[in-house]
Amino acid sequence: MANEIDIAVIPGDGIGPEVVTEAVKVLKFVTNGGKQDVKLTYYKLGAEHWLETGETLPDETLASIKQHDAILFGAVGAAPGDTRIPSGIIEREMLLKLRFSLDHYVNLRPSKLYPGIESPLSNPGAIDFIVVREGTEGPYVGNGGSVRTGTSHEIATEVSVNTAYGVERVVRDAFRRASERERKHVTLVHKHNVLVHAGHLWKRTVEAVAVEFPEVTHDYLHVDAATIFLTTDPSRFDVIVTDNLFGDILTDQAGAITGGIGLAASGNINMDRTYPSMFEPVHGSAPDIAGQQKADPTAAILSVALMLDHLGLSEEARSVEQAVEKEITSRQELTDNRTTSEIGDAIVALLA
Ligand SMILES: NC(=O)c1ccc[n+]([C@@H]2O[C@H](COP(=O)([O-])OP(=O)(O)OC[C@H]3O[C@@H](n4cnc5c(N)ncnc54)[C@H](O)[C@@H]3O)[C@@H](O)[C@H]2O)c1
Ligand SMILES: CC(C)[C@H](C(=O)O)[C@@H](O)C(=O)O
Ligand SMILES: [Mg+2]
Repeated sequence: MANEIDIAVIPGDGIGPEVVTEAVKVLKFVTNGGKQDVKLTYYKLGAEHWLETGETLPDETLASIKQHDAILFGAVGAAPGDTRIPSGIIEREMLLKLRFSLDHYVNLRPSKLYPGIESPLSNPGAIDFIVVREGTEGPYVGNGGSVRTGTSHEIATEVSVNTAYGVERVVRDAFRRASERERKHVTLVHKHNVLVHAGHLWKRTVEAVAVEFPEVTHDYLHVDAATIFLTTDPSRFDVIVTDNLFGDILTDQAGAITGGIGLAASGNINMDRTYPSMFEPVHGSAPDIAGQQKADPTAAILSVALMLDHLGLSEEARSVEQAVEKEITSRQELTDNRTTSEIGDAIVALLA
């Protein structure tokens, strides 16, 4: 690793810029005075940028983003009711274009209930699992359309694409991560009782890859039952591997049971390192609280820890995690009245 880390920063829309400001504060603090210098290059992208310029993600911008070591991303997207912006244009043509073009096939979403954080569950137990969500396939690929039959009935399709190559690489990643964890257990979540084609491919792949990891146990849950157990018995989970859409839904639920979406971090990871990986909170642009300094920046700050780990700066990553853990352990209640920047400052103070 060179002495300088070169980061592309995409703050985005709504609370994105607010939480990214705090994440950058932490990133600068934890690396400053240490071995690393940090170079930050900001890219203005997202719904507001589209309204100003009509641009989603031009190819030259994508080419430029590819040159960095990693990407720190806030959130993009408009309020669901905002009619000025066609629904999905920013999500598909900007965010998913980035994830797909940079081959972010491992969407890593850790979920942990920190001491002192109140879960909405009455008996949450010890929650500490990771979701390894497939990031480049499934119903997200845009394979679909809308046509009308001769009698004018509209037909809309959204085909889920699952390649043996794509499923195998993410399943192997989940097993490798499980083999490095204490409980060494993988749960495949799918719906193979109905989605028999994709579901059986996922199930067969898990059986095949499991042979390479005899120390890792595994089981299976249909996604509907998985939502039950995430509510009634979340401590049973260690590593969940699942497809792109199920992973999206389960990780918002995972955020909610561990104290709120404002704490949930993620990494869109290209494990082959052919392109930069991207680190972002699980949450969106939260138009309902944007511009009010009400957003919790913790998810963005924990995403910095995932980024530092990916860049080989594990000591710095642990420092950020420990500071966050200390800070959130001391919270009296999650909905405290501190501003976004006060929470960022409190975490920085614990790094000092
Ligand atoms: N990765 C991304 O950029 C991303 C992710 C999810 C949604 N989106 C987009 O964001 C927009 C809004 O989506 P949504 O409302 O469905 O989901 P959202 O995650 O933005 O908000 C859901 C709820 O969680 C709250 N919330 C989110 N982040 C928070 C934080 N850090 N602190 C405190 N509360 C927080 C919001 O106030 C809201 O009540 C949409 O345009 C959507 O497409 C983008
Ligand atoms: C905005 C959307 C494309 C995105 C997803 O579905 O992956 C978001 O919900 C997320 O969880 O990062
Ligand atoms: Mg989501």
